[in-house]
Amino acid sequence: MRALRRVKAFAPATVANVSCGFDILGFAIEALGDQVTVSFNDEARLRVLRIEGDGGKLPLEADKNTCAVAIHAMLLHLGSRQGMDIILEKGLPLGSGMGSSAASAAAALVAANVLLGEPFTKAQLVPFAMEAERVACGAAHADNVAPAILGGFVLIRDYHPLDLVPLPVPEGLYCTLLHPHLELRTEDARSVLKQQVSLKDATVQSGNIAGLVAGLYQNDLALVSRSLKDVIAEPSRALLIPGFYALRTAVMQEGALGSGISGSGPTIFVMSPSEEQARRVGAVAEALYQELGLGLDVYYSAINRQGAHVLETA
Ligand SMILES: Nc1ncnc2c1ncn2[C@@H]1O[C@H](COP(=O)(O)OP(=O)(O)O)[C@@H](O)[C@H]1O
Ligand SMILES: N[C@@H](CCOP(=O)(O)O)C(=O)O
Repeated sequence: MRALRRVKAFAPATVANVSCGFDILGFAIEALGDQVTVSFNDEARLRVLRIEGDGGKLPLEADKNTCAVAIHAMLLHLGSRQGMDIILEKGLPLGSGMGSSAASAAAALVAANVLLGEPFTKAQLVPFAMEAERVACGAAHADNVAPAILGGFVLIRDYHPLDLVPLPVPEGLYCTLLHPHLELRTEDARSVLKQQVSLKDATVQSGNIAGLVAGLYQNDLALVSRSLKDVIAEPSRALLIPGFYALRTAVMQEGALGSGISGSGPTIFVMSPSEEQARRVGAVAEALYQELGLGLDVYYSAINRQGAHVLETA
């Protein structure tokens, strides 16, 4: 078989935390994502040749761009000095809370892995993508990169050693993503978090994460709905998102299952039992934001079950 010279891959946006699963739960969405093309070079180094769709904001330096940082971690593990060229087509808004840095790293890793003849399974790529998250936001959290690579819902049961648990996706579950027109850096949104949690809050949060996982397994959307609550990160972060609580009230009145901050925000995710319901929720949110005089982008999406995948090879 002829060796590959170039591989282009896609990785989806992700919703991390999913309310009660701070740093330990995330899911992938269908609506948008990043595309990365990787090819061999003879320079024995990684080069980010071009970035499209970022408005010139992202770094081309290989030690700063998450595509190159992730591939570097993978090559280091292999003990390889193979050079690669990278082209990033950014489909995700930056600092939105939809796993933008993770999507770049995930697509780059899947492309580079296929180019190298697939020395790694998809799950084995996750630690390399976590190194990219460390560079992007100062914390090697896996709740964006794991679902971006694997698709569906992924639980990070433990980080030491990394223990990933893919979870079932209930039928009909649909998501509305409400992206207010503002940029919130993950690093900043992490810095506002309290470093101590009370026993009472730890108990409430544990009940909800257990309930959410059980709800996914049992296809029980009422249980999913009761469990979409966050008493740890949301109270500090909600203050950074204009209209957060007003939006929650409005979408719950409209019949949503629940809502929360997507990752570190400012995007708000809303879960619904059908696409039709998700669209009604989006319309209500748009009207409310118009009343507040604020800009809002709305995305509708099923849960992405495939995760990062190859688009083209040459
Ligand atoms: N390919 C990339 N390389 C380097 N930084 C990136 C890349 N994509 C996004 N970023 C940046 O990483 C930082 C953290 O992003 P991220 O944690 O993904 O935030 P969010 O998910 O909220 O968009 C942001 O400042 C974003 O601009
Ligand atoms: N668990 C992280 C998730 C950050 O997600 P992002 O999409 O905002 O990068 C956190 O809550 O900080």
